[in-house]
Amino acid sequence: MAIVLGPNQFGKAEIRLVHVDRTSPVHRVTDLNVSTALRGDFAAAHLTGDNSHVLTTDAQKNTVYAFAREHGIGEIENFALRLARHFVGSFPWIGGARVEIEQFAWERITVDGAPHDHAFRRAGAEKRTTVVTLHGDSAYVVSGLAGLVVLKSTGSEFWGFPRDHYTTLAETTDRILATEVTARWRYARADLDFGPLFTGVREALVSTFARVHSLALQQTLYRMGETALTAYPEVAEIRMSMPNKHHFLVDLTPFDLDNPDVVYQVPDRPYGLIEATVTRDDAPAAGPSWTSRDLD
Ligand SMILES: O=c1[nH]c(=O)c2[nH]c(=O)[nH]c2[nH]1
Repeated sequence: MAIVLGPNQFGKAEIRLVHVDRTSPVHRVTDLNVSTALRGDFAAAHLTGDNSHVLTTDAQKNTVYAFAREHGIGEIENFALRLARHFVGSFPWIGGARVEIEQFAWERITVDGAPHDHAFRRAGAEKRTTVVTLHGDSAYVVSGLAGLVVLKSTGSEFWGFPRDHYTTLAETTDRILATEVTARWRYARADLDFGPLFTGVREALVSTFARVHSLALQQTLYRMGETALTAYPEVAEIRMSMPNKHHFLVDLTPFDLDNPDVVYQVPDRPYGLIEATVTRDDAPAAGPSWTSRDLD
């Protein structure tokens, strides 16, 4: 029996970075959370404490800030690709890098009907995300969004499910459908125009949620993914996680009031959790695209 070192990586997690573009009096704010991780030959550090291959997590953090100053940010996918390529090019024993970025949206405050030059408000809880994985010369880009909360006040049914001993749920032909979308989509290539693609995929997801008359959240999820893949051949695969944010009618009969689908209670837990991957059958191989921060 021997004990051996398994897959490993190390980096700086959650580097918070705000970049202000002051090249015009109309400032632009970019607000990021960046996590880096390096892969390669780091056995000695783990096995004997020999740090001669360790590009410190402190240096990785410094690189992120310095690159933001030297080259600006641009689209988060391109910023992540620049960083990953730098790390992999810096020492021969660094064979791969994973750079994950979350971007928080800020919108201009409107003053006297006009957008302000340098005053902003956070635009909700929604985040744009990317994970760039470099494996030698091969680059893999997975982009997405999280915290996109959507609701339909009608146009959703749920019936036709089997009834076992424990099934109590009533069938319904009209219910509220609400969810918080986490979507991550894998691009087929790394040399794309990522800004318009993000906007387009997001719009495909949101408009399909609105358009589809839902028979199940599962059906809505699939149709959202299918629409995005149909519209954007650059997207190879999309993975979605959508909690069913249940809305329950309140029983108002103790107060001699009816409740014709007007007043709901919204417990935040438990929630149904609907998750699926929608993919092309001819998608290029995913490689290490989905390897997480936890090395799964
Ligand atoms: O759209 C739904 N899918 C389910 O699988 C499910 N299960 C449940 O109790 N309600 C719902 N709604």
